[in-house]
Amino acid sequence: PPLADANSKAITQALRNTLKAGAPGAMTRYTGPNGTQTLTEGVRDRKTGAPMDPRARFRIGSVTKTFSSVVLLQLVAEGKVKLDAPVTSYLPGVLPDDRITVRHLLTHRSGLSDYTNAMFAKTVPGFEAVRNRVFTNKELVDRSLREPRTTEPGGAYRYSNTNFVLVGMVIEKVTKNPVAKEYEQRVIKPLKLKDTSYVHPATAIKGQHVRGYLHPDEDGAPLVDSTEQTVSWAQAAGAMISSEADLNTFMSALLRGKLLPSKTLNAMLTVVPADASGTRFYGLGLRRYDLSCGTSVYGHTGTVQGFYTYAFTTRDGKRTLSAMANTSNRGSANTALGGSLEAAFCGKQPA
Ligand SMILES: C[C@@H](NC(=O)[C@@H](C)NC(=O)CCCC[C@H](NC(=O)C[NH3+])C(=O)[O-])C(=O)O
Repeated sequence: PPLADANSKAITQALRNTLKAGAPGAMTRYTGPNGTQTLTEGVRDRKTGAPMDPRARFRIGSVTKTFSSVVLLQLVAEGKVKLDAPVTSYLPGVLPDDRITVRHLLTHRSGLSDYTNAMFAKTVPGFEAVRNRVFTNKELVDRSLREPRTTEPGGAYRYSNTNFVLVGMVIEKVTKNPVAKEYEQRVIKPLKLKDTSYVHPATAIKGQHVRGYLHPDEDGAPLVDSTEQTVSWAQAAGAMISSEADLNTFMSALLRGKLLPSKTLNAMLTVVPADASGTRFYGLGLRRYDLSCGTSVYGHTGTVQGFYTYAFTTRDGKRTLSAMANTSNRGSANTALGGSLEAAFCGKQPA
């Protein structure tokens, strides 16, 4: 393939660091002015030894949140949802607090606790307990409501899957369609994302795909093949399946203004600090990372059992990178994979 203007040596180093940190495989797809470049390391299937394949599909975890945010923001642009209306005006009775608005959900400033912290306190037992379960959205929200709030509504950013479970509920209530249909009609079909689907609660990944391997909490314990699961514990917060090519198409189209009118896109890019680093921010269902070379990239990260994902693009949508590794519960591998952003967008060689 034509050499993109990415620094392939630096990206390869980031991928090798990811394998050293315990991922069976990892890969990137970079699209820039000089074309597209894919790089792979390791295997997509530990049993067969099949190599990591840039065309293979995988679970994208919270990158789903950006798809959900785009659908909801299209409804806002169509005048069907008001960002600053109380969530309870669309979902009466679901929350005991009328102060929580739709915007608070999209910016993780609702104060609603993240039920997954308790659900996955013990990584493998927690996963095994839910991998074949089907939850209603209400069951997930009620789990959160049994825990204390993390902040007043509109307070500081506090990441919580509960917020995007509620985003899915608002979408379904307002459109009277399942979220799968809204993703299909508003994003997947228009962008021809042939590898992207929302098949909850089916557990299989159709077509050629990467197998995911979950690290247990106990050091030295064997990896758990976590490929098949309903992801019903996440739904509009994390249950989507896609490919690196589709994620690049999606993030680039979003930032090029293909999915939202510019006023709504600008609202989506209005960020608050996501941590104390001064380089990581969160808008409406979208992260912004300010890289060391002065480039800001916009996108989302994803963590679902057995799969780490990064999908980011520049403000003009002209340089885009997807990176994934088929492991999780392994922070050092996630950090190493994240090094592919500095490598691709800044040409910075990871250590
Ligand atoms: C952080 C990430 N969020 C997501 O992608 C959402 C969908 N995933 C989670 O909240 C992690 C659930 C536990 C994963 C499990 N961890 C444990 O079980 C830890 N005890 C694992 O690592 O597979 C994001 O927004 O970037």
